[in-house]
Amino acid sequence: MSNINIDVKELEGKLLFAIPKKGRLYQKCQQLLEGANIQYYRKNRLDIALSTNLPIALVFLPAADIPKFVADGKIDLGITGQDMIAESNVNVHQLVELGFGKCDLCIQVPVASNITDPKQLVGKRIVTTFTHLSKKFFGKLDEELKPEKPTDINYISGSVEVSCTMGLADGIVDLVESGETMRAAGLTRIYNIMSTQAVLISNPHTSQQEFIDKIKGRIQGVIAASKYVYCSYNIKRANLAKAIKITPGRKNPTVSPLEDDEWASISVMVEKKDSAEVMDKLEAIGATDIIIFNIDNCRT
Ligand SMILES: Nc1ncnc2c1ncn2[C@@H]1O[C@H](COP(=O)(O)OP(=O)(O)OP(=O)(O)O)[C@@H](O)[C@H]1O
Ligand SMILES: O=P(O)(O)OC[C@H]1O[C@H](OP(=O)(O)OP(=O)(O)O)[C@H](O)[C@@H]1O
Ligand SMILES: [Mg+2]
Repeated sequence: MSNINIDVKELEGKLLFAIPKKGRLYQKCQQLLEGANIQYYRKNRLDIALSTNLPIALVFLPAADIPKFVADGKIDLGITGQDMIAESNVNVHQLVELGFGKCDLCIQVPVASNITDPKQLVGKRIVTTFTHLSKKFFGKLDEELKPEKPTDINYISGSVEVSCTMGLADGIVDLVESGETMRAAGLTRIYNIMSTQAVLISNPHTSQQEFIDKIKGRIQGVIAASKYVYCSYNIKRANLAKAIKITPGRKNPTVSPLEDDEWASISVMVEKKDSAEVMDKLEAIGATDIIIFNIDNCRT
């Protein structure tokens, strides 16, 4: 039988990097690793994979467990949600906001309940996966309002939205993105405890800081490349100030001379979401040869 385990010796000196093993962060993380050229081979069912081109071992873990592993120093670097970090109540460095896994941790109640304020839930039953954050939130309200018995916070690991219909809860604390799950369960949100997105995190006392900075730089490059496009156009020097106002760039635009002294060529990064509007505005001030390029990768 072939040995599918990775020997602990193979991990010595390697940067241990935790990635969510499933769920909605998983696929985005795969794209990020690919963009950062962190190649690896993962054996079927094995939750540790050695990188084939860098001294990195990827460890596939539930997103909820990643903050603790990173804070303990068992793992140097990780990707998880800010909600998971807050819920774990541990000390990690948040290095880069990754722009995906965006949602809100909300208090939700049945639409038919007529509850509109979290204070109306004090002393009642809450079901959630986020027991630490819920206890923190309702603990403060309990202190203020001193109910007969404290607000009852109960844990379930998923499908939290069914709890009210099942008669297990008067309200829930769970994530809302589109609101589809919430509405389907006949719930409405009455309070946003926190907004969250996926982040790159590291152990504050890691011995691999230099290598972490390198990976951080690569990941920032991938994110910037997905957020920005490269714009190039020609403009009369008389309109240069107006043009720079429209396309100030991340730092400064590059202005190059053209054969015709009256004209200049500008190259600049523009946010992808603004690119059509920017092109309209440039055209309106007489810019010509406006070209937008996608960026494969970049460092700024
Ligand atoms: N609907 C959502 N939209 C955006 N981000 C989300 C959503 N649900 C969860 N997340 C983010 O992803 C993180 C992991 O949640 P996810 O549901 O993907 O994992 P999981 O609960 O472990 O997996 P699964 O739900 O498949 O069992 C959350 O902590 C949160 O930061
Ligand atoms: O507002 P929406 O776009 O509907 O997304 C919110 C839902 O997404 C997550 O559930 P997930 O699909 O991860 O299932 P789970 O509850 O079993 O974790 C979260 O727990 C909410 O239920
Ligand atoms: Mg989930």
